[in-house]
Amino acid sequence: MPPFDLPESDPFSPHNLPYGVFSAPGATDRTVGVRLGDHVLDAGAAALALGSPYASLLARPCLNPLLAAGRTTWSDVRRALTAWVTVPAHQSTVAEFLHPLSSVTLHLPFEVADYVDFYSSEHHARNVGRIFRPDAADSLTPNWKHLPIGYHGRSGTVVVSGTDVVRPSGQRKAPTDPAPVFGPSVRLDIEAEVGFVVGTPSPMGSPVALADFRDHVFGLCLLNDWSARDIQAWEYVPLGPFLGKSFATSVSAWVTPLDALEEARVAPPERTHELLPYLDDTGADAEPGGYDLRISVAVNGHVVSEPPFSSMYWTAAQQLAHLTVNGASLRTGDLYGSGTVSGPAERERGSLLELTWNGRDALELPDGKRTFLEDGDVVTLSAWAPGPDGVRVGLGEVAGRIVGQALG
Ligand SMILES: O=C(O)/C=C/C(=O)CC(=O)CC(=O)O
Ligand SMILES: [Ca+2]
Ligand SMILES: [Mg+2]
Repeated sequence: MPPFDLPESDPFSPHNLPYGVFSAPGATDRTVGVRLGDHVLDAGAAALALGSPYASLLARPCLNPLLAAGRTTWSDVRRALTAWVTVPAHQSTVAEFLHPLSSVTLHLPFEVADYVDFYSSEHHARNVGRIFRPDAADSLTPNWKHLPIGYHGRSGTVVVSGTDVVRPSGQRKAPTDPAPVFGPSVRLDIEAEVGFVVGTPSPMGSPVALADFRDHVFGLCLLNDWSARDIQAWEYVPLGPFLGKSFATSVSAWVTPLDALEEARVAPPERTHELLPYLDDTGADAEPGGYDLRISVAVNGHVVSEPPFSSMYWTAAQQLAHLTVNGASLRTGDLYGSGTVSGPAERERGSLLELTWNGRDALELPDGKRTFLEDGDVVTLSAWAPGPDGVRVGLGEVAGRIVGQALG
């Protein structure tokens, strides 16, 4: 039965309608899908059957044409989709284009252009500072409250949820080791993050103002920035993360449009430092730049942490303004990570580095103790946001299994 009579409480009700890319059972071609309950609507086929002008954006093998179409079209398409799945006259037409989620193959939903990762949780930054730089006077670097720190990542290794992650090899050297050694990482970790997906490009030389964030960013996904802490700790000085984070970054198969997250908008934490004008979001007419997203981190099915995204110090709008303030252009498909989401409480930390304090305090899981990840471990991030009238907007999940390196 097509899922048109979903209970209001379903996290994938018509209030949500996230976008992905899938192949139907037995097919190899890819096309845009929209999630409804535990079904996927072949949005392109539905558009064609209904004679919709949006077929040219939806009967496509990736989301990029829709992303490039701009904010007015994003809203128009969403309104059309809402009608297709809620108005009985349309429901009867689109019913045949619904597939059970369990029967389809989900793909990377968009072609990733550039990938940037930020560092915008004060709790995370302070924890990592204490662990990596215990002798520093302050756990935050002097710039931290003045700009959203970030680094450029590797877009070619962004993979969709469900893709296995091969344990990386590299150099490591503990402070007490006489010389570096090479081998598989022994401190393989996760970072629970939210990824923001750029739709509308911007030309070189034109910074994107805080107020224009929603004209450029289409939506968000869940993101796991896999991190080899031993490789990272040895290589990062003075230029920042490199091979310790570039081997794989996993994203959820569903991109939730910002339009589905209106009720989740919240004010960010109070600003403790005066901000330069291009980052200043404290004005009386400033829109709330935070999002109330409740993330859950599970290792082999056991929840180890529940990081609250509302605690992030820098907002996605500030990150975009900073990313472009030097005149750098945006391309459709650019992806930027929020940075690891860690809240103030111990069980709100978004990395094993913090949860185990660099391996000192093992987590007790039903299947044994865990400091860093072992081969075979499956890490799943999931999340939801408050929607209208108390309903939940599901953000899906991003999962990945660690596999050892093939011998020989
Ligand atoms: O403080 C450091 O040297 C390193 C920090 C990180 O590993 C965090 C990072 O990748 C950015 C983030 O996810 O917050
Ligand atoms: Ca990260
Ligand atoms: Mg990465």
